[in-house]
Amino acid sequence: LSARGVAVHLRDRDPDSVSTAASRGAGSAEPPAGPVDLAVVAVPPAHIATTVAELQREGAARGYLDVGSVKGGPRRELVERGGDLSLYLGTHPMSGREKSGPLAASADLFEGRPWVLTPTAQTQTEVLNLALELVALCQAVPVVMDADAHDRAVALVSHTPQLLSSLVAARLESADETAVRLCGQGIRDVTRIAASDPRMWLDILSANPGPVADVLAAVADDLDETVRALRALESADQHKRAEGVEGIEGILRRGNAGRSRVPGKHGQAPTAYETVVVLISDQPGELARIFADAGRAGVNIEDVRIEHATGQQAGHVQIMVEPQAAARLSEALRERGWAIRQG
Ligand SMILES: NC(=O)c1ccc[n+]([C@@H]2O[C@H](COP(=O)([O-])OP(=O)(O)OC[C@H]3O[C@@H](n4cnc5c(N)ncnc54)[C@H](O)[C@@H]3O)[C@@H](O)[C@H]2O)c1
Ligand SMILES: O=C(O)C(=O)C[C@]1(C(=O)O)C=C[C@@H](O)C=C1
Repeated sequence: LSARGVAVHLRDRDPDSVSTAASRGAGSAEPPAGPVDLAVVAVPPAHIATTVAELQREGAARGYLDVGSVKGGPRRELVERGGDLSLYLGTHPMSGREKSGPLAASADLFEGRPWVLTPTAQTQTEVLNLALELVALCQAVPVVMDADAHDRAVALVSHTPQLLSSLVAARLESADETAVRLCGQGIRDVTRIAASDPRMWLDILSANPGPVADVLAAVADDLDETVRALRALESADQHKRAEGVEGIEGILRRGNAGRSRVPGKHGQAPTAYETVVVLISDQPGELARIFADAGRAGVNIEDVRIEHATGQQAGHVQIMVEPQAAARLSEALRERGWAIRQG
């Protein structure tokens, strides 16, 4: 917002967070001279209602919104606390990081991502319009939803995945080092969000326990079936083994079908990009050189991943591009001395 010319005033119960955010250019650590247009509340879900109610009592803004990961509970709590629902809008940007705090913040976090808005019949149009302006300034995509429907949806697409990532990572806690050192990209992909702050997630899950338990119970049924199918694969009985194959194949195919529904960049249907893999050494400026060389070849990079080789000062950069650009990119990079690996 600051980069787009909006006057932003920062406030937090932790003064260090305010000064760090201010020093990174997020806004001013000074309080505003009078009421602001919009108060954006970004505190843990358990503190949303009290914070909004307190700001409303101060008359701090013309409109109030929060960005919490759960929407139903905080709104009900705000009603209990006598908050003014006409000036409040519950929202949730569907983008985040596994790291918290101002040092982990990035200005382009919300670009192209869904940003849920949960207006009610009471919400003033002016407040909704202020929120839509905020979403547009962050280049996110507004999605209007009912608060409880939102909570059921995020139980499926965000909260249960967080728990499953933690559960997979938890198996490594006391695993033998000989196993852990074999970790490849698969487990890195599955466990990235297991590095999230447990306090924040405890707060989120405490505010949405029922819907998450419902999804997790369905996953537990699938897990039971998968274990049964794997045991059947161990059987000497041919008929049982065939049942096991069917069970495992079923779950893998259902996984393919589900994964194919995950929207791609900017919320479109997933695009099948082709991957060009380039070997890089762990030296400053290597990535910038690859990007510059791709730019010179007139190739638009759609997505990038870096796979670090365990224990080596090298890694593979996976550059995802439109299929028709892959051969051109490989050739151009090879000409400029890069080692291209099989994708
Ligand atoms: N991190 C994500 O991926 C993500 C994504 C979307 C939404 N959210 C939601 O955004 C909100 C903030 O999460 P975050 O990741 O920015 O966490 P964060 O820890 O980086 O920031 C939370 C801030 O709230 C402050 N705070 C806590 N209690 C307070 C209180 N009572 N009054 C004033 N300030 C208080 C803390 O000092 C901290 O600076 C949460 O509701 C979370 O559910 C997080
Ligand atoms: O990608 C991450 O690291 C996130 O934390 C993102 C994520 C998500 O599940 O997509 C997590 C919680 C937030 O409420 C919104 C976004």
